[in-house]
Amino acid sequence: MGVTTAPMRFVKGHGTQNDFVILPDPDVALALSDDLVVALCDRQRGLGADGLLRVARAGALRRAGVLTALPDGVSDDDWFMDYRNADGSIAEMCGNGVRVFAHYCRAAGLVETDRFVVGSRAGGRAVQVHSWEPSAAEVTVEMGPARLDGQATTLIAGRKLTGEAVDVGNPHLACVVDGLTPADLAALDLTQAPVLPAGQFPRGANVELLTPLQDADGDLDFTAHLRVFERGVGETRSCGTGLVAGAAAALHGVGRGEGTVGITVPGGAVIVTITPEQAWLRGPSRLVARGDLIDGFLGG
Ligand SMILES: N[C@@H](CCC[C@H](N)C(=O)O)C(=O)O
Repeated sequence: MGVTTAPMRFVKGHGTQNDFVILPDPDVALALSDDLVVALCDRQRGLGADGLLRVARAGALRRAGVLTALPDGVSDDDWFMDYRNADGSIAEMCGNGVRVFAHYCRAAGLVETDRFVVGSRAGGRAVQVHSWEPSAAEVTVEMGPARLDGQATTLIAGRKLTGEAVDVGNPHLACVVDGLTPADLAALDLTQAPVLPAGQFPRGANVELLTPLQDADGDLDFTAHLRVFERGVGETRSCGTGLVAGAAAALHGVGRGEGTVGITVPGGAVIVTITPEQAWLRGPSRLVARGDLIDGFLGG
């Protein structure tokens, strides 16, 4: 008699069109190889996504050796976002991913409160689920501090640009381009990977391009438009950590260490609040489908 295995369940979701395959694997039963991640994220031969979020207990990941130690602010019982880029590489943090992960935890009944901690390799991230239903949620993530690490230059979209290196748990180079209009930004060709200065980004970096800040009314201090080329993926329609890095760099550029910025990306809009100690990312999450992988998916 053949051995039967449980089907591999998945959910598909996105945060401002930065899309993810969500794999519920609470006890870490799954061997999550690079090949499996790449195949699942492939838009022709798989489900298609910018990244993959394994949903597992932090303690189970530690016992399985996926984590060598629990990151700061993470406990064994916390739900942990084991994040992979579409090329299979591991990233420390994913801001849109945390919003979608929190929405999934709430909608799947894994947590029963609207405020809880999501584990990430960059540390525990407190989330506030403002509203949710099975397909849609609004979530704020405490992203930790956005640390400015000095200036660097890149070659991107045929231009040599200088920006701020920003650490949001993962590395970024955020470039505010003088005089750039939203229409100019939309017209840039971001198909080629940016060239980064040798030695300054040993782990690589995500690169953001932004329009200069515009004054805003109401709850916002400023608005801006942003596009991003993500490490391990390519251009995506949004990047939560990149939005925080972009806001921090743009505020720094106008001599401010704090402020609230509404940022539009190709996939939607979010609100970023920066203080010297903490950054917050508020935006939507959508869960769009669930299903089972067909046995032998990888073998084909
Ligand atoms: N899309 C994410 C960032 C994902 C990780 C990034 N590509 C990296 O390698 O650092 C976000 O929403 O923050």
